[in-house]
Order: sequence, then structure tokens, then C-alpha cells
Amino acid sequence: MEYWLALALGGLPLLGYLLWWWNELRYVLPLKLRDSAAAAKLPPGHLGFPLLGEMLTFLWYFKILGRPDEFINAKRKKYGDGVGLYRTHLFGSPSIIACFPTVNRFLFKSDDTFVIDWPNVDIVGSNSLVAVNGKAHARLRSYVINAINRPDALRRIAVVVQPRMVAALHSWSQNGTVKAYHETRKVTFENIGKLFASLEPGPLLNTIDELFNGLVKGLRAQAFDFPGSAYHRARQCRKKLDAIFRAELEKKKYQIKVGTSTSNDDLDLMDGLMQIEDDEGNNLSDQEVIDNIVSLVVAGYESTSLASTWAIYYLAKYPNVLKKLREENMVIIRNKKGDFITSDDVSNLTYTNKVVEETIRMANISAFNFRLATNEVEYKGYKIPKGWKVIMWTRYLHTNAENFEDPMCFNPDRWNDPAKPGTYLVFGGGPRICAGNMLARIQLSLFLHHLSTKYKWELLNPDAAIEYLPHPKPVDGVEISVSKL
Ligand code: HEM
Repeated sequence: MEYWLALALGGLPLLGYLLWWWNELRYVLPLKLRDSAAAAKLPPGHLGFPLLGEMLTFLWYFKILGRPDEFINAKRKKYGDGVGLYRTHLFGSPSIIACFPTVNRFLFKSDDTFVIDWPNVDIVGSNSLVAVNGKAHARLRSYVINAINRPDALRRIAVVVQPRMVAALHSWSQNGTVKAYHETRKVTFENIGKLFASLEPGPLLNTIDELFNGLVKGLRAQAFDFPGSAYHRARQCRKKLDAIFRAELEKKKYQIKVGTSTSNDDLDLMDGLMQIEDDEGNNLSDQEVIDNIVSLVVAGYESTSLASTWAIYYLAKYPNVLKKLREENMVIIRNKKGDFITSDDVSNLTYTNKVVEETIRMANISAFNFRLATNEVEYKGYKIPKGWKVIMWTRYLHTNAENFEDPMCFNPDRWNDPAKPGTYLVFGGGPRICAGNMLARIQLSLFLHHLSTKYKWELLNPDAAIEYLPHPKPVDGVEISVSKL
């Protein structure tokens, strides 16, 4: 008995101590032994327990305390600021966190060394823009940007998305009470269906929506391919989506062949991707078209829905902002004959555009961006080891009072002046900056135009807690009462 007690008192703390240093011994010690004392040092930090690393601490701040930024503040307090780099072990890999503007800009720009590395690339599509690197990325990117992010594409998109927005808002006011997150997802997906493949609301679009929900759940899941696993289900969904989009693609090819294809004004994203040629006159392959449709839905669906949801939330909390927004938008409808505005009108809505930036800054939809270091890199006396993950912690840039005065206050007027360099990376940066950033912005501006000029609304749970994973949103899904003005 005494033996067991002695073992428990002495052995367990020892075991705990060993486990706590396990990852440091495994990943950090070999680098220290390899390099001379004069070499660049690893950023400060601690890699934590085997496999788990610092995941429990991360979840503690993000899920239990609901104060995500304290995760970084605790590191700054413990290890000092340095250049805003910390070592850790998160999401299954030894990693370097970057949380200051200058180093984040450096990382985003160095896309040849810090590459995208999706865990389940077969699900997102290995030919898709979000998955490829280097030359293949530059080639695909010009196709996609032309199809969704250039002024002429935005002009067409503005015409297509407004009828569904107007109809959705009308139905919200008829219901009286809605969950904004649920409803913005519906209208966003209807617009995606129309914009991407000319699909109208109905059973096929509902099926596609369900398939995307299954697919997204498997994107970062462990790649265990057995019935019941998230990864397995995501693979099944992906196969079915491929079949649906391939059929749509064949339909379009047939229409081109027999000369019954749609006019240039009615082109959807699939048409655009099928027809665009590179400098050498080459088209995308069928699989490239499909992979990019799938990945663009993944990139644009949740992000656009969340941006609209947060706009509804903040405008309800800041009536003075809503008042100014409404005044600006009322002026524009007085001069309009029909219901809809154009993308040129949106460019002139200066206050509305500030509301859009402020909403996206505070929403922090994409809190981190992941990369893989393909080489060892030295940055201002610190080394980022080859093979480690790099986590650009952009959320912290946007919520840090050193970058934005009174950062938790929703204040569109802060955009009277541009943000300090490198502090506003909501859409990422460098050669991989969000390919749909203007599309996201214009959709939000158009939505705000129709919402603010015709409706009033109140939050039913103004003190609802915020959940931060997988993306920030109020836990009640922003339940509101809505009525016509
Ligand atoms: C408010 C809404 C949005 C936010 C906050 C957002 C945020 C981001 C961020 C942070 C990145 C960079 C990721 C990285 O560097 O790892 C990104 C990339 C991307 N986004 Fe968005 N996004 C939004 C809407 C959209 C929309 C509507 C689309 C298109 C339908 C889109 C398509 C893409 C694509 C294709 C990329 C990859 C670009 C590349 O690798 O070259 N995004 N987005």
C-alpha cells in the first residue's frame, strides 16, 4: 500500500511533467542540438502535451471562457512581444503563430515558401484555386478573378442577386420573427445557385445544399474513411456533387453545340469558367471547372451568410449607425424608378461601404489562415522550421487596441482614414488575397441597402453569448423581430 502511495505521489507528477515537455523534447530539442548557439532561435512558446499540444488551452479560451483574444494576450504576457511569433502545437502539428501586422504581411507575401496545405484536398478539389500553389495557382486565379471579382462581373452579379434579397426580406417581415443566420444562409445559397449554375430554388438546389453541408464537415476532419465518419460522408457528398455539376456542364456543352446557349448577359459562373481562355488560348478542363465551382461555394457560402448576419446584429445594437446608413440609402432610392440599384450606385454609397468594412472587421469570419513552411526561414532573428505549420492569427490584428482604437466598438467612421499598414487582413493578403472580396463586399452593400430602406428590426436576445468556433456568431443565430418601415 505504501509502495503504491509513494508511486502515485512521486510517479504521477513525474509522468505529468514528462508529458508536458514531450513535444518540446520531440520537436524543439533536435533543432537546438543541430544549430549553433549563434543561429536564429525558435520563437518563444511551448508545444505542450503529445498529440494534443496546446489544444486544451486553445479550447479553454475559445469555447469555455469565450475570450479568444486572451489566448494570444496570455502568450504576450508570459513570453514577451518579440516580433509577434510564438511556437505552439495546435490542430495536430508543431506550429508557429503570427499575431503582429508586419510579420503577417511578410508571411502572406512569401507564398512560394509558405504554401497552402489542405488536410483533405480530395474533398475541396485538388484542381481548385484554394488548393493549388505556384504557377498553377497564378493561372487559375486569373480565370476566377475575371469571372467573379472584376467590375463587369460585379455589374452583372448586382442585377442577379437583388431579386432574391428583396423576396427574402419580404418573407421575413411576413413571418415577423426569424433567425437571421438561418435566413441569410438560405438567401445566400439561392443566390449562389443562380450565380454559379443558373439553378432556381427547388429540390435540386436543396439537395446540393445538403451535400455541401456534409462536405464542409469533412474538410478538416481526420481522414478515416469508414461508414459513419465525417470524412467518409464528405467524400460521398463530394462524389454526388461532382455528378450533379458534371451533368450541368454536359447540358451547357450540348446547348453550345446546338446553338441554344444563353446570351452573354445571362452567363453564370460555370459558363464563365468554361469559356475563359488564358494567354495561350487554353480553356480549363471539365474537372477544373467542377473543382472550382465546389471550392468557390465552400469559400463564399458561410462567409457571406455570416457577414450579413453580423451586419443585422451590429446595426440593431448601434441605432445611430443604422440611422446614418438609412439616410444615405434613402437618398439613392428617391432618385430610382425601380427597386434595384447598380454596382455603380454602390460605389457612391460611401457610408454604407464603411459599414461593410466595419462589419467584416468585427465579424472575424476567417480568424486564422494556415500555411506549411516548405523551407526553414529566418525572420528578424527567429526561425520558422521547415515542415511546421504557420498560423496567421489575423483575428488578433482586428481586435487589438494597438491597431484599432476601442476595437470592440462598432464604429464605421473609423474608416474615414485607412487602417494602419498590415492591421486589416480580413481577406488575407499577398497573392492569395480572397478572390471573392469584391463580390462579398457588393453583396453585403446591396443587402444593407434593401434592409435599411424598407425594414426595422430588433434583437430578441441582445445579450446572447457569442460562440467562436468554427466561426464567430451569437449562439441564438441572431433571432430578430422584423417589420416593414
Ligand atoms: C466576408 C466574406 C469573406 C471573407 C471574410 C473571406 C475571407 C478570405 C480569406 C481570409 C482568404 C485567404 C485565405 C488564406 O490566405 O489562406 C480567402 C480566400 C479566398 N476566398 Fe474569400 N472570403 C469571403 C468571401 C468570399 C466569397 C464570396 C468568395 C467567392 C465566392 C470567396 C472566394 C475565395 C477564394 C477562391 C479564396 C482563395 C484565393 C486564393 O487562394 O487565391 N471568398 N477568403
